[in-house]
Amino acid sequence: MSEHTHSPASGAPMITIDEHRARILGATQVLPAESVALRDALGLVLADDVENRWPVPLFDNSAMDGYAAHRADAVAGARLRIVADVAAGSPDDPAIGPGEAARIMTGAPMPKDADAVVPLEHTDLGTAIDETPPEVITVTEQPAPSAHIRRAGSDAESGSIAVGAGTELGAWQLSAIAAAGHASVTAHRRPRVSVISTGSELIEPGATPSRGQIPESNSVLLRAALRAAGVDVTLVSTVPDDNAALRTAMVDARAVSDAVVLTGGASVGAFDVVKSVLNGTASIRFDCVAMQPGKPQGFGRIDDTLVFCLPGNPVSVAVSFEMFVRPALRTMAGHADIDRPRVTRTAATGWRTPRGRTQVLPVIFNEQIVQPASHGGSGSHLVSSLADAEGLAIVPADVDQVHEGDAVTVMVLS
Ligand SMILES: Nc1nc2c(c(=O)[nH]1)N[C@H]1C(S)=C(S)[C@@H](COP(=O)(O)OP(=O)(O)OC[C@H]3O[C@@H](n4cnc5c(N)ncnc54)[C@H](O)[C@@H]3O)O[C@H]1N2
Ligand code: MOO
Repeated sequence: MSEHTHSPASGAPMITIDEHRARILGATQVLPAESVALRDALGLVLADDVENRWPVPLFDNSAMDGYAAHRADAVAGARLRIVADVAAGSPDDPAIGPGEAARIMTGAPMPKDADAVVPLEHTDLGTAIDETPPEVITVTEQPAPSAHIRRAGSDAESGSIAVGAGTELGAWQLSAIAAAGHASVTAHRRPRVSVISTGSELIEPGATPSRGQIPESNSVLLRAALRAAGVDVTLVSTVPDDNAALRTAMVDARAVSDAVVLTGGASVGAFDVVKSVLNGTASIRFDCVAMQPGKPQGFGRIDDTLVFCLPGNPVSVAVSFEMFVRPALRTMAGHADIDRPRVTRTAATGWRTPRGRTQVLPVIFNEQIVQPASHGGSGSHLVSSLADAEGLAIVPADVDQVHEGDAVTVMVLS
């Protein structure tokens, strides 16, 4: 941990990003596990191992449409009498004598008497196929031993782990679990999160602003970022700078949330309602974090609900979400890996950064180079620069100038 510095504006002591993050993660608990149907489980984290209830594949079956035969009989030029027709899903196990074969479809159970499959293509009739099987076929190419048989258990043994605890469930994992014989999983509950934007200047996006008014964009950003993080967004509201309105919004939000994310009113302004209403409530405390943007931060817990009070500036919200909110929500959801990947790139241009605060700057980058997403510097109001940003450059607090050619750490956002 670095030494504490002092906020130039307020003179209040500043805490580091790591200290604020440690305080948040220290108050964050993994949500309980529950049974969830596979169709609702995308993105959840498995709480228990899922076992294969049976071997996968379940039974020996054909990998090809063709004829199940005795390989020794099925030499090139041999004529085989077709004595049965086995479709996928058929329970039949027809007897197959010498010189005989059964027509068989892909996925159908292998008759016990047969030891190879002659694909349609390796017969005189080729792939021209009727509903009723032919009486006789002529083999044009002898199959290799056990050809085109998918053996029971060749993918996974009965009782083996299909998907392990701690795995995030994507489409591929869910399909493996279904094949393993399960309709549901035991997974950590999806966090439920509410958003409250504060500010008397805010109007609905799309409405025409009067003097002093601006479109409300923070809740738009947060709703989308929360959904992308796999959480349930339970309530989104915008309240004016009014203590009573904020108290009511908090009661409503807490009733349906594991976490509430507020924006605005976190600083030292005359109408900073979030700070004046929430500072000192339960464990909520406001700090100056040595980060630019995103200096004023409030955090605490009211009963079981985490409360994040982010500063109002739009870039501060975006950065604070990535640095503090998203890691906490991923912890709640049961992820072991809570952080975005980081890469190192070369600065294509120089830029200034505030000494004493870690700069977290929206950037564009490619395989080699990185540069600021905005031409206008690193101001926390530069909401338009977010549209181009692909990542966040993390520049240490003791640097006040990035020079062209410097190595820069980039948090990758996609
Ligand atoms: N005297 C001082 N003034 C300020 C300080 C300071 O230390 N001393 N810190 C500055 C910093 S840094 C930040 S960050 C801001 C944070 O202030 P608040 O959290 O109180 O945020 P607001 O004042 O409510 O809003 C800031 C800015 O963002 C716009 N905003 C707010 N909410 C939204 C929204 N939902 N959608 C779009 N834009 C929003 C708001 O209109 C303001 O322009 O304080 C500095 N001041
Ligand atoms: O800390 Mo504020 O978030 O720089 O603009």
